[in-house]
Amino acid sequence: MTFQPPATHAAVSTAGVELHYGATPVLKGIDISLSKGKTLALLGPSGCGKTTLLRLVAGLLAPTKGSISIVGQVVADAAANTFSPPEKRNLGMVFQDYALWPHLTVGGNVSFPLEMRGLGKAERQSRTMRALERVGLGAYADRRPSDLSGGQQQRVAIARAIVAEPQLILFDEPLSNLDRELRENMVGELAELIATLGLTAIYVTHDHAEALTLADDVAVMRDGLIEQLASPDQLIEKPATPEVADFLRLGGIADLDHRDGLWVFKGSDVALLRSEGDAGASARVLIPVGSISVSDVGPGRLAATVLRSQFRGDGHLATVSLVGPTHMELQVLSRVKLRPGDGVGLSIDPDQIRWFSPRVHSSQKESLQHA
Ligand SMILES: Nc1ncnc2c1ncn2[C@@H]1O[C@H](COP(=O)(O)OP(=O)(O)OP(=O)(O)O)[C@@H](O)[C@H]1O
Repeated sequence: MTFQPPATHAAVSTAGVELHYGATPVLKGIDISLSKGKTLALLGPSGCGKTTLLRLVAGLLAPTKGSISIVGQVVADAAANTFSPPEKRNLGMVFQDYALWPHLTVGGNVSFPLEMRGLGKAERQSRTMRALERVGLGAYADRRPSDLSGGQQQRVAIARAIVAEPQLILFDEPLSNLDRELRENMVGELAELIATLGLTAIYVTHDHAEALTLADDVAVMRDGLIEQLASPDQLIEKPATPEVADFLRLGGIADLDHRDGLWVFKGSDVALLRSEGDAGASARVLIPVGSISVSDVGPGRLAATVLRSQFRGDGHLATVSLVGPTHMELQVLSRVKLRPGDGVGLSIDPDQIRWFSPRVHSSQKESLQHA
């Protein structure tokens, strides 16, 4: 007899989920599947529907269409009129504003979900201390939340979310109230905590760096739809659309026309590449930051003017405007400091340019510098 592995279920899945407010569709058909022990980030600009999707998974909203399952159990199905409330979904939640009760001690806040479940005092105390120790706050149980820093308060909120060992944790922009330095430290800390505790998590953010750091998979959302769902590496390597590339700030997006054996920036005579056989075509491309090298103005290089520049830790990240094409800005990394108004020459590696449409084989193209 051959061994049959037990059927495995996604930790969370949604099928054709739509949410309408009156006649206005906010989510327009969402399909996600998240495996146990993985973190999914919902990333996108304000108003794209990230929080709405999280609230649907939490059971704070019911879908207008479609269904949601958690560990194989259908928790909402619009067609079958099925709906489990949040307390039946075995979830932990961490919000932007921490949502700690000021009148309770840190320990009282963390043990609250256990009280709701009717656990005895001794069990509550030992679980609360274990959760606080896991987030590095074992010594703070008797303090008030107001005595703690923002980062510590957020760790209390995380301890409260994990204390009942839920099957899924939902994070809604948990770091956005912290100042930049603390946020950057907390991202790494949170990623480590999620990995060490083996949590399954959905993490809402509008910060691409946070999503790419924390998540195993990232759903880039736009206007109520998932534009691309992929691992951070895949997103960076192969953004599906110009909008995804732009949102992840992977480089400059350019519209090109093919004329006389050259790909030129639309509306200009400035050529990016030589390429035969695409007569009359037009294309939209991503010019990644890493594909551009900066030097002095010179033959075979694109002329550009520096608009602004900022030190980034490993060099100066400058925004430059190409001379010729209107409104074509690119970001470049320079070892030397560039000043606004400086003229620079850019060389672009043609093999690193990503073509959204039409797909042009890279061997057909040649950098002008080498022409
Ligand atoms: N109760 C409501 N009634 C009507 N429209 C709503 C309601 N709640 C949210 N919306 C609309 O739904 C859309 C998605 O909102 P949602 O909060 O999910 O976006 P988001 O991507 O999380 O944005 P943000 O990052 O700003 O929180 C927005 O256009 C919002 O105005």
